[in-house]
Amino acid sequence: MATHNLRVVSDRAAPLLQVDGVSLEYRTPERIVRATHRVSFDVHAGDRFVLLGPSGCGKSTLLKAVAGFVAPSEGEIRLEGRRVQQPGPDRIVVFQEFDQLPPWKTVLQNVMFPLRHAHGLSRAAAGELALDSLRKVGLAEFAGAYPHTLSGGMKQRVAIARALAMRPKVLLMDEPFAALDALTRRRMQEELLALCADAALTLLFVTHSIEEALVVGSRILLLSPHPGRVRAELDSHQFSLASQGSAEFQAAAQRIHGLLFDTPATVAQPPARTAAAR
Ligand SMILES: Nc1ncnc2c1ncn2[C@@H]1O[C@H](COP(=O)(O)OP(=O)(O)OP(=O)(O)O)[C@@H](O)[C@H]1O
Repeated sequence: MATHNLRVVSDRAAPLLQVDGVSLEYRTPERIVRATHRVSFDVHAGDRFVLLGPSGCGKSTLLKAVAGFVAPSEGEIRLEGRRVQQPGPDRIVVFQEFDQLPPWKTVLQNVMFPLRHAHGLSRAAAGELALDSLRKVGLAEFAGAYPHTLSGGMKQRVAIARALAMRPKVLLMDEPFAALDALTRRRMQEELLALCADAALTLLFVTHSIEEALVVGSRILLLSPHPGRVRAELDSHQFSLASQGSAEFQAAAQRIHGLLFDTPATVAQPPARTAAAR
């Protein structure tokens, strides 16, 4: 039979997103600030990939580079094998700030806007898609409201709905729940996980909270303090909101804390880039 000749060379699909030896720098009039140093990781379709590290280790800058707002000084970022060189509707960012929605547009108009302008949809088609997206985040009945009448959590839901409606290949989130109170944050994490499962989203999520990384992420990349280098990559798909507080969850959080802040001698080497732990 012909199948005898088939040889498996890889048991995994090609990565959706590849960050390959990426160094990122800011040039100020006085000096060059190196934000990350030769960072590499692969994100596969369906991953909830978390960038975790202390303040200033370059997480946000990495996200901006994937979004196409910052060009690497070294290395390359590829989406489906093609080099990322500019922003595009295939990579939408949700930020932490509550003021990311133009205040003069209603909730519906906010979600419709990029559909009309980046995807070129008709008013009717954009309206339908926007409403569908608002339904997914439980805000359809606020379609006619203006952002200033919404709570922080509701504004973040609108920002997520706007991103979802664009059907990005990777949804980029920069500490999206950091400015919310603890209860709302927990609910938003829960909703995000449900959306990921429902819409088969691929997520690149930045946080400096170890607990949030374990809850949200299926994989976690640990970055060293400034400039960010890869410390380790962990498989964390077994944890969820339900496991928070369990002995296993606490042990994982402790281990991550050790990997992030211990002296380099105790730091585990990052696994091979083939992500053998999956
Ligand atoms: N526009 C800028 N100009 C110069 N330096 C910058 C600029 N933005 C960030 N940096 C520097 O780059 C480094 C990485 O910053 P970045 O915001 O990416 O870190 P971060 O890990 O996201 O931090 P945080 O968790 O505090 O948001 C820091 O040293 C920061 O001071």
